[in-house]
Amino acid sequence: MNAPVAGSPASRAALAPLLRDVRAVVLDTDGVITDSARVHAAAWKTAFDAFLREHPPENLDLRRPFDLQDDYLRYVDGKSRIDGAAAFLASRGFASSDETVQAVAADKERLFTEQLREHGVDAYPGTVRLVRALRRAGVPVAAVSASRHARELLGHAGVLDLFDALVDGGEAAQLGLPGKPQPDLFLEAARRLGVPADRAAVVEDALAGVEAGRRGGFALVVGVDRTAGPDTAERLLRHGADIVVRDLGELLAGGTPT
Ligand SMILES: O=P(O)(O)OC[C@H]1O[C@@H](O)[C@H](O)[C@@H](O)[C@@H]1O
Repeated sequence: MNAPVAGSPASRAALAPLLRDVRAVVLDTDGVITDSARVHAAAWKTAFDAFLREHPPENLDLRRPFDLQDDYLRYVDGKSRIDGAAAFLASRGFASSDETVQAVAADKERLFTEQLREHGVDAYPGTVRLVRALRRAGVPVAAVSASRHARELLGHAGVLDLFDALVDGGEAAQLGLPGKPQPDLFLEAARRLGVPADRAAVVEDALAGVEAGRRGGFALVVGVDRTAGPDTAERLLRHGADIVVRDLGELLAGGTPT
C-alpha cells in the first residue's frame, strides 16, 4: 500500500480526532520530547539538599529535603534556572540575595552537565511517533524550552531535525522573553511556525507550562503526566490542561487520551 500523501485527509486520520483541526503543535522539551526532566530534578535535589544542610531554616517544617516530585513540579519544572532556584529557596523562607541564587544554580548546572555527559538522554518513542505523524499530516512542529541545553539535548537524542523551529532558554534571554507561566516562549514558537495560537496546540509536563499555554490562548493544551503521582494529572488540569496523557502515543489515532 502506498503511504498517504503529506497533508492529505488520510495522513490526518493517523492523528487522534482532537488534533485533526490543529494547524501547528508546540512541544516543551524536557519531559515531553526527551527524558531529561528526571536529570534536571536529580541535579536540583543534590544542589538544594546541600544548601539546606549548610543553611538549615529556623522553622523545622522547612528543613525537609527537596521533594523530587512535589517541590520539582511546584517550584522548578518549566522555569529558567534562576527563576527555579529563586522560587524554591523562597518556599523555604530564604529571602535570597542574587549571589545565593546564582551559587545554587551554578551548583545544579555543574551536576546536570556531569550527568548528561555520563548518561546522555533519549527521546520518548511515543513522542517521536507523534511528531513524525504530525509532519506527515503537514502540521508544523516546534520545540520550546526554558533550558539553555535544549538544542544540545535534542541533538544528543537524535531528534533535532524533526522540528521546524526551536525557542530555547538562551534565545528567550536574548529576546528578553519572560519565562513560563508567561506564554511568550510558546507564542514566539507559534509565530515562527506562522500559525496563530488559537489554531495551535501546546504539549507540556510542567504546571508553569500548561498555565503558559492557557494564558497564551492556545486552541488545545495537552498535559503530560510522566510521574504517575497520585494527583499530578489533576494538578495539570487545574493549571490549564484541557486533557492529560501519560505518553504522546495516546494522541495518535487509536490512542486513548483521558
Ligand atoms: O538547563 P537550564 O538552562 O539550567 O534550564 C533549567 C530548566 O529547564 C527546564 O526546561 C526544566 O523544566 C527545569 O527543570 C530546569 O531547571
